[in-house]
Amino acid sequence: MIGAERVRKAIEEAHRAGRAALIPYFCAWDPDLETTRALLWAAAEAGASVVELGFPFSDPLADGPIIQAATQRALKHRPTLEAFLEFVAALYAEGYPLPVVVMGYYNPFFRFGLSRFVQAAREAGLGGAIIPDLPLEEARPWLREARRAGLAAVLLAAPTTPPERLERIARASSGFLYYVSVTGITGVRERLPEDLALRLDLAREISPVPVAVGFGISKPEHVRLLSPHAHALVVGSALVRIVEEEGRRAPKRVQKVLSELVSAAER
Ligand SMILES: O=P(O)(O)OC[C@@H](O)[C@@H](O)c1c[nH]c2ccccc12
Repeated sequence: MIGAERVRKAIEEAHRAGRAALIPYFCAWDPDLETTRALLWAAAEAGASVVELGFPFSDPLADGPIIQAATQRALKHRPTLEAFLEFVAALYAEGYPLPVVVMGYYNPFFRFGLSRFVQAAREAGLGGAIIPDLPLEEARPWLREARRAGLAAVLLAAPTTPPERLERIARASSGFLYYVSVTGITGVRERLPEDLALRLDLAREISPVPVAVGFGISKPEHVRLLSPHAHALVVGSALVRIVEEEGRRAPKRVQKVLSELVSAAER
């Protein structure tokens, strides 16, 4: 099965099992690649559906303090896209069960070459990519290459996105649509916007692909609240904070916390 389809199917499978899919985010190389590998396996054990894996970039403009700090730890290893794809290929060679989607800013992909990237990504078994600094108007070349290679091209929409634009974004997305819960940056939040559930209901009505919601989701309570309104929930900073606190020992606690979030996603 090709990448975009694997991603979509993994989310639909959770739906059939009566829950929203959980999509944990980790930053590759934080604090090192061996720990990243253990975190990914912990996520699979915990019942996650898809993994979002960050490719560290020096200017992470959409990221809050927790993921910025993770990026700094990761950049010490001088990551390259080649090494990232080798890591993904090795993961699948050892039987990793979940689709992995890379989250990365555009510059490294652009420099690597889009068509070279999709080719290599496909060979490595990567599911797709989220490129947050590519708005729809600038995403055409990426969308074309992703479609050609069968990779998921996940686009983002926000509460400020008008419905007709949301529709265009959703139609151009593959794998899923990433609905950002708040305008702002990634990070743990105490409360989510009041009208988020309503907005998600509308987005799901409009979107031909599954709708994932992310930004600020950090507790079982948030997950319980949003699960009936989204196909998938992305959790980043709340998990990356554990990596910050526990370093190489993080996978065990990440697995426990994520298992609790998966249970909270039962509808
Ligand atoms: O950290 P949060 O608030 O839980 O949000 C998910 C987020 O971390 C992950 O999806 C992500 C990390 N960096 C990004 C940049 C843009 C969009 C999304 C992301």
